[in-house]
Parts: sequence; structure tokens; C-alpha cells
Amino acid sequence: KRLDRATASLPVPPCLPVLGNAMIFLGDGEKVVKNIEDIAQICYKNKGAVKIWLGPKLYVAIGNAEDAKIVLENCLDKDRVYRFLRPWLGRGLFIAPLNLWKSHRKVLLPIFHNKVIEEYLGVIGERAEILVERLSKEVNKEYFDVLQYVTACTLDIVFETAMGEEMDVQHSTDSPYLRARHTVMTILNMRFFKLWLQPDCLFNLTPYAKQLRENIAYTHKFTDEVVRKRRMEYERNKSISTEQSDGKLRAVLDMLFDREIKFTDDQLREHIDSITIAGNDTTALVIAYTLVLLGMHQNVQDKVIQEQEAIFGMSKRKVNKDDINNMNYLERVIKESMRLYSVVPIIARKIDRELYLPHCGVQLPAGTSAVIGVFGIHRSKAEWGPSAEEFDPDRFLPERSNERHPAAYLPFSYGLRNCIGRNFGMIIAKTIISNVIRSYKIDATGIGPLKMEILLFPINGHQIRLTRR
Ligand code: HEM
Repeated sequence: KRLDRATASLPVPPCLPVLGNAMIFLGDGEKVVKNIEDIAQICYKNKGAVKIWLGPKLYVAIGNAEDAKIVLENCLDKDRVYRFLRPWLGRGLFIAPLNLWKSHRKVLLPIFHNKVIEEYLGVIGERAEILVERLSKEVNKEYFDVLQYVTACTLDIVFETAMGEEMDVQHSTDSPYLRARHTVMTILNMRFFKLWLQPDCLFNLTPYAKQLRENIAYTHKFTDEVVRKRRMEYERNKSISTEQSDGKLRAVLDMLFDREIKFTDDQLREHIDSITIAGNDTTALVIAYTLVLLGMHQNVQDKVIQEQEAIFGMSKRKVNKDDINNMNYLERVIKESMRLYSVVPIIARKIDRELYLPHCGVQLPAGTSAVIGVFGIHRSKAEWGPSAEEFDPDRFLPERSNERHPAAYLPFSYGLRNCIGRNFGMIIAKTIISNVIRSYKIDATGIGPLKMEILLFPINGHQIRLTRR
């Protein structure tokens, strides 16, 4: 009642006794997206915010940039809903509690600096060439789902750069580790969206509980072995941590051995697992959506190709860091793709002290949570004008971005707890798209209905058709 009174001026969608608005998350992923769109509409029509009761827990869903900025700047602790990831990712950066997160983020940040990640362009380029080669079997055939190809490629890149392990997923797409990882993700996804699987007492009665434990244990064993092996190598050859030692790649893990904080092997496993999980599917989805959008908008594809030809001529050579900086138009295309298809569609934060939200004019009491509706904000006419639903990469031209609210665009979140790998993700996306587009012309008819799992997927996959250039 206290929380309800404090937020009385906010609209609330129709709700049931006890369950509240929990029905929003019932049904399949497509229904969840539809419900989220309905909530966004209520937000737009009211004060840019809506309250949602999930049982006794109050969430304020925010669909405007001004309040999103206040929440993301002031509330750095993740909401309780992320607790399901705890057995898997422990206190790794992604879900680390605030006190630990502060010191660990400081230590990890320099590793994701542009200068460091540019060193990975060689690996990214090699893996992108394999992707182009693998795609050749789809040339002049029917429409196919490109995501599976891209995901295998980003897995190779992220594993090799984060752990120093050459997984070669692109040539052997099935392995016990990948299967275990997939099972864990599927069960966790169910737990996020099927409310009856959320209480431990009910979940533990299902066969999923045992399956989850066993598969998490398997993935941990895998990363533990890599950590042990790389630590032994590090101890044998300390110089690996300063310069690239005898041409060997310095993976993120190698750089974590000699930081100001002496991480234990368990902590290293948690960080590396968090990085590979947060970095892989997100980047793959961004690339896949962008490829489909290029196939749907041939005029945009032509402009991307013109830019690529200005940089590379007709060459299929590897991308270097100057090329990355010169791909300005492609960058706008990727940004626009991430706006319309925000692969992380919502972000939930804990409100641990009273917080005033100026746009909706509500004092949020401590003990509530805020859900930032990234998907809704990215498509809001109030933030993006009447053409908000249209694909227009030039809206990211500097002169058209100046007036925009800094939190109107949140593909990587905002504030101190934003995505640590955002530049890395952009470099991977630019390199892979450059390689694919220089080899193939893409056709696509549309993206179709979306579904929400933890990330945002098209129900019918990322369907494209390829012909050789
Ligand atoms: C281009 C694709 C990517 C997108 C769209 C993306 C998006 C995001 C978002 C929205 C968050 C904040 C989530 C939240 O607050 O709930 C986040 C956090 C994070 N991302 Fe990314 N990400 C991408 C690529 C990457 C890459 C390539 C890596 C690393 C290899 C990475 C590693 C992380 C980590 C470790 C966090 C947690 C940061 C923290 O809590 O301090 N991401 N990402």
C-alpha cells in the first residue's frame, strides 16, 4: 500500500489480485513482446512511465529518456530478477553486487580500451574469412537463417580473445561444452519468463533443476581448466602479460593475471564466463539484424558498398584499425539497426534509495525496481520524431544527433554500468559485415514478428538470400 500510494499518479495496466501484472510475462516470447509494446503505448500516452506489480513487487517501467538517465546514473545495482544467473556467473562483472563491481570494473576497464582490443583485429579477420567461406554454400540458394552462421563466428572470436582458446566452432558446430551452454541458457530463459519456475521450492521439484546443476557444473569445469592452464603458462612466462609473447595472442584472461587485484581462479572463471556470455549472442544478433536490414534496403546496401570500395577497392584483404575508423556510414547503419532492434530490450535496476524521476514526476521509494524499456524508448516518437519506426541510418549523422537526449539511445545501456565491451562489439560487427558484404549481395524481405527471450529474436529467424558480387 505504501509503495502504491507513493506512485499513485502512474497508470497501471489491468491487474489480477495477488498475481498483479504477472500475466505480461505469461505466454510465448511473441506474446511477451506484444505485451511490452502495449505497455510502451500506455507509457507514451501518459507520463512516460507505468507501474507494474509482479506479485508484491513493484516495478516502474520507464519509457522516456530523461527518467531512464536518472535511473541508470544513480542505480548501479542489478534487480533481483538477475539472481537466476548467480549459480552460473557467480559474482562475475555482469551481475556483480555493487561493492565488488566498483573495484572489479575499474580493473577490467583498461583491458577493453580501443588500443587493446584493436590487437584482436587479426583474429576477428581470420574468423570472418571462415564465415565468408562457410556462407558460400548458401549462394544462389533459397532464404536461410544467417544467425547460426554468425553465432558460430562470434563464438570463435569471443572465446579466442577472452580465454585464448581456439574453439573452431565454425568447423565443429557441436561439442559437449556448447551443448551444456545451450541447455543452461534455455533453462534460465524459461526461469525468467515462466513465473511458476521462479520460486526455488517449485523449480527444485522439476527435472530442470538437476539438468541445470549438471550443465552449469560442466561449463564451469571447462572454464576452470582453461584458467588453470593459462595461469600455469603465465607463471612460466611472465612476459606474456606485458608484450605479445612470441607472437601469441594476449587474451583478456592473460591480462587479468597481473592486475592490481589478485583474482582467484574462481573469480577469473566468473569474469570470463560473464564476458563470453554477455559478448557473444548480443554481437551475433546485432550483425544478423544488420545483414537482414541491408537486404531489405538495397539503397542503403549500395551506399555501404560504395564506402567499402572507397576503403578497399575490390580487395578482400583484412580489415585494419584505420579501415574501422573510416567505416562511418556502416557505423550509422549498425547504430540504426541497434535502435530498431535493441537486442537487450529491457534493463532492470534495483532502487535502493528514494529517487525522484523528473519526467513522470514521481518519487520512487526505496525497495522498488525500475525497468528501462529500451525497446520502447528506441521507438518513441517523442524521442525520435514521427519517423521513429522507419529505418534511417542518417539519423545518426552528427548534425542530426546533437539535439537528441543522451539517454534516448541505449543499446549498450547508459552510465557507469554500461556495456564494457561496446567498442569491441562494434569492431567485431564492422569487420564481419565488411567481409560479408564485400563478397555477397544480400536480399531480404523483412524481419517479421519478434519474440523476447532474454534477448530479442525474430520468430522466423534472420532470413537472407545471397548472390556473389
Ligand atoms: C554489440 C553487441 C553488444 C550489445 C548490444 C551489448 C549490450 C549490453 C548491455 C545493454 C549491457 C548492460 C546490461 C544491463 O545493465 O542489464 C551490457 C553489459 C555488459 N556487456 Fe555488452 N553488449 C554487446 C557486446 C559485448 C561484448 C563484445 C562484450 C565482451 C566481450 C560485452 C560484455 C559485457 C559485460 C561484461 C557487461 C557487464 C558490464 C557491467 O556490469 O559492468 N558486451 N552489454
